[in-house]
Amino acid sequence: MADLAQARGVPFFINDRVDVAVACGADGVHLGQGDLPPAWAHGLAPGLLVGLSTHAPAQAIAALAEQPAYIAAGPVYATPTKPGRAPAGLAYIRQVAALRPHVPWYAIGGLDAGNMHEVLSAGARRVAVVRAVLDARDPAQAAAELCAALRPGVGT
Ligand SMILES: Cc1ncc(COP(=O)(O)OP(=O)(O)O)c(N)n1
Ligand SMILES: Cc1ncsc1CCOP(=O)(O)O
Repeated sequence: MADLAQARGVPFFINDRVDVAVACGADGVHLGQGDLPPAWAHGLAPGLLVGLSTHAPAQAIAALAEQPAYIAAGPVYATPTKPGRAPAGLAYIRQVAALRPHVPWYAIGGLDAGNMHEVLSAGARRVAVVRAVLDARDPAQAAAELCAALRPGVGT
């Protein structure tokens, strides 16, 4: 996977595991609130990029102080991909947008081409999805539709 991503110029992140990220030559590691503290990841693997999950404004502010490559904000909507995790809602997306993060940030959770306009209106310019692509009958088509729905916000 790391080789495939590198050949296409796509940053490759491993979820949760700094050791696996280093071992496979990934560009970065994605850490949640209950994972290794980001400062430890920076200490253990200098140069490894770190992405951080956030679910509330205080977490976003703390994450942005940790030299992240990006932060993720969500879940915007309740999603079976994260059973039991309360949705943070569009209000949280507005709050993160108001912070004017100095790094890229992604809205995540329950997003698809059909609700993209809501999340863009709330201030997001990037999204991360699981089901909208993986559960689609035609994943390539679903990805294309997502890109088309995002395009009004791309580059702003
Ligand atoms: C952008 C992005 N967000 C979240 C994840 C994975 O998150 P997960 O480990 O399932 O949950 P958290 O512990 O981070 O809340 C990811 N890989 N990328
Ligand atoms: C990792 C993660 N964190 C919040 S939601 C989510 C998964 C994405 O959800 P969906 O499958 O609804 O796109």
